Amino acid sequence: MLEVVSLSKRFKQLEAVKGVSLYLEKGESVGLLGPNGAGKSTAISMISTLIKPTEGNVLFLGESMIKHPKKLREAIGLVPQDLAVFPQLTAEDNLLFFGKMYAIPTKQLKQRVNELLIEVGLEERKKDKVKTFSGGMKRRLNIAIALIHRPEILIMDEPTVGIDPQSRNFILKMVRRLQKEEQMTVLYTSHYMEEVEYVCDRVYIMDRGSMIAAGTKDEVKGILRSEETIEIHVNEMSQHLEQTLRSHPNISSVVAEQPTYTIVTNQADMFDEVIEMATEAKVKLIGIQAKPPTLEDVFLHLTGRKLRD
Ligand SMILES: Nc1ncnc2c1ncn2[C@@H]1O[C@H](COP(=O)(O)OP(=O)(O)OP(=O)(O)O)[C@@H](O)[C@H]1O
Repeated sequence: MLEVVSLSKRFKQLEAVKGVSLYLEKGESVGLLGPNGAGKSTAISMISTLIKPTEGNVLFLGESMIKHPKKLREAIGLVPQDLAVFPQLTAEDNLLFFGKMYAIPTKQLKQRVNELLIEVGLEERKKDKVKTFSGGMKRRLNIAIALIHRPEILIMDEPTVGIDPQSRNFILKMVRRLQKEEQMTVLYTSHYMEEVEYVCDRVYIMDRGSMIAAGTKDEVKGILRSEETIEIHVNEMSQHLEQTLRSHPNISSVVAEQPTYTIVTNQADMFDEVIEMATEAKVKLIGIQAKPPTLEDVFLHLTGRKLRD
């Protein structure tokens, strides 16, 4: 349905996006993951036709969208990171305003607005001015606005950043429902691995402008098939222990975050050796546990850094 081919964007000296390719099939939910500054927003701004790529192309239903972006613009509902709502207007009037911009006939528009207010859980607050809303409510209204013209593709730029846990859960469930029950095609960007694990079937991982992994969740986690992540909880962090862990030939990465060291190893039965290393470094172990790989671990493995560093 949508194919992104080698998109690049340069801002003066900075190459924010470097030859990124991805595709979306109709009705699938795809995650675009990466830490702050990875280039996710820049990539989706190009895909949404808001900014022009320095190089590359976006094909929608096989047609190039660089020169003729109108068709794609109409097919996309974008939920930007920064809220785009009028605080002085009510929730209902915001939706009516944006609906009129798409020239939706009045009767149809009123019906659509009511449907969407229910969908995003704001029906009871529809007559209230948006300036009285919480951050989560504003974000939900923003999602309703993105859906007003019945887009085929919903693109969401970190839609849960800075909102309350209830709104976050509400949004995650809503996105899943839209995709499962209404076959909405979703591109969901986030730096929260657990959100993408919940919402998406397939994932792309970006870092420093480049795509570093892609596939179904299981395929991406399969990068770590022969690896294991072990968490070592200690009563006090120790430079000595960290150095010993880092210099171990079978440990590929070490992240130290009070009070835990997270290591990735390809060696089975590492526990005994870790206990020895801790004893030698005079560190008291509080606990040690192996865990199945998460997308976060894949990122750690590929970059040597945690996603939220
Ligand atoms: N208009 C711009 N002019 C100059 N540099 C920019 C511009 N937009 C983005 N950048 C830079 O491009 C890089 C990628 O930014 P981008 O916002 O795409 O990352 P991101 O993965 O979406 O991160 P975040 O989660 O913080 O939004 C950053 O270094 C950013 O400072």
